[in-house]
Amino acid sequence: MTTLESNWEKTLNIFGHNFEDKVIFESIITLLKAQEVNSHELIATIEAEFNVPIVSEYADELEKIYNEITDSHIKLTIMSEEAYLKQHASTNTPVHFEDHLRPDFTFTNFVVGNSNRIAQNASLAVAMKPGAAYSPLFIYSNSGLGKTHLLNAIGNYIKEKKPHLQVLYSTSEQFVNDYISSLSNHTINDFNFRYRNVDVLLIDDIQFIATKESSSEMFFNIFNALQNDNKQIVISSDKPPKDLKGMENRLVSRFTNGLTVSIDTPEFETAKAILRKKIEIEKVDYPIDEEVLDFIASHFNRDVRELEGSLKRLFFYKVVTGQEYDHINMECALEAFKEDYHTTINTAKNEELSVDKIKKVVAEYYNLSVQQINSKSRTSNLIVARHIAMYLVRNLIESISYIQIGKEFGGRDHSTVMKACDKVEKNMKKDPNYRKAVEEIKSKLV
Ligand SMILES: Nc1ncnc2c1ncn2[C@@H]1O[C@H](COP(=O)(O)OP(=O)(O)OP(=O)(O)O)[C@@H](O)[C@H]1O
Repeated sequence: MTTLESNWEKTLNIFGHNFEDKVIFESIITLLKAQEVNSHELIATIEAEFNVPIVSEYADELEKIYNEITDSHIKLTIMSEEAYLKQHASTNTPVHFEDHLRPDFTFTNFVVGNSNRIAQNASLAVAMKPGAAYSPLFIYSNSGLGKTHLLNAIGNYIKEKKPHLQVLYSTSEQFVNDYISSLSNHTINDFNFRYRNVDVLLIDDIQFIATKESSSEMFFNIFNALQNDNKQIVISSDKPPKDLKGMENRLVSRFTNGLTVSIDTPEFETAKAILRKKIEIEKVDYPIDEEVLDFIASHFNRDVRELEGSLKRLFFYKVVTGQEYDHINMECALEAFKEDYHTTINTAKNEELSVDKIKKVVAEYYNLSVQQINSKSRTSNLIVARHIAMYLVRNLIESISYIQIGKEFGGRDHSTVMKACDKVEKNMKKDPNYRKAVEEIKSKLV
């Protein structure tokens, strides 16, 4: 406890001892907090503006007690916390505190494709004109698809273009921890000051705060204060606002008031472009075959974190095998991913819905044999059936790769499988009879 806090506590104790109305004392006067003191003034604050006139009636008495304890001649000023924070903000600018941004998560390092274009465009719009039109910007997606990267990119961009603006990045978990420790350390005003005096607040993984009642109340107040001052808020989450279980309705409705965008799993071309970008960032100085990038982009594409992890694994494998490979080819990649690759093969075989079953059902539907589906024959009816079978395998068997499907269909190349799947999707869009046939076959399988 500081000297000011202890003198103030003594002041309140003495005052309370002589004060008859215990209700007023305990429910209002004890809420007064001494904020700061200098040679001529002591500032005490109380939470709500409407309490100020009530406690001000006792200001003279409190001032007298404080001066007696400290042997001083100081004037006591009472104001609301809100007014104090505002005054503090205007007399203490510029205030600089850690922004917690990751400098490597920039727009330049973020690869844009169909899966994330809208989220990237919205983020850039916010970064160019913070606080203007889209606050809050709410970005949601599954894990590892670039939310944290975009939040940081917004912050880094604003810091570069408008260095006078105060940016703060925080996970909601950090927010809750900061709040709890500010309560136990009696530094709630510092906490408030820090979060309420930013121009751009970037809150990652908001879902964590949903069930934390008092933190969520505090977040609500900060959110409102920033919105009222036209400050920019960007929030990320693993689900859209309406699906945030446990989150108060009033917060959900505020989240939906701004702009909500989502990020999807990267499609093949974006996944490959991300791999190229990561290779460029890592400054890899040996060639990597195109086929290898195709392999990773089609096999480890659940999210970008998985893509990155696979690439790291490949680099590591190249390092440990020393001179054995002067560049990374498919042979090297298959060795590096041997374990995952076999796991996928086994998973596919163990599934109740197996590749063989899909082939059999498709073959029966078209009155063909499984051997014909696997064969090299390019008769048009066989090609149609083969493509549909490949498409269904890819869509119905979780985590099977294009490479693996190619192997299962008579040792075909993964790019043939990709083209086949693409063709089926396009045909389904433009030909209702074709779509009906695919759906009928599918209904026999699931
Ligand atoms: N489009 C992209 N271009 C380049 N890198 C990307 C892209 N999307 C994601 N990444 C990278 O993938 C990794 C994971 O991304 P990030 O941490 O932003 O995901 P997230 O959606 O916030 O995940 P979580 O929900 O688990 O927090 C990071 O290293 C990030 O740089």
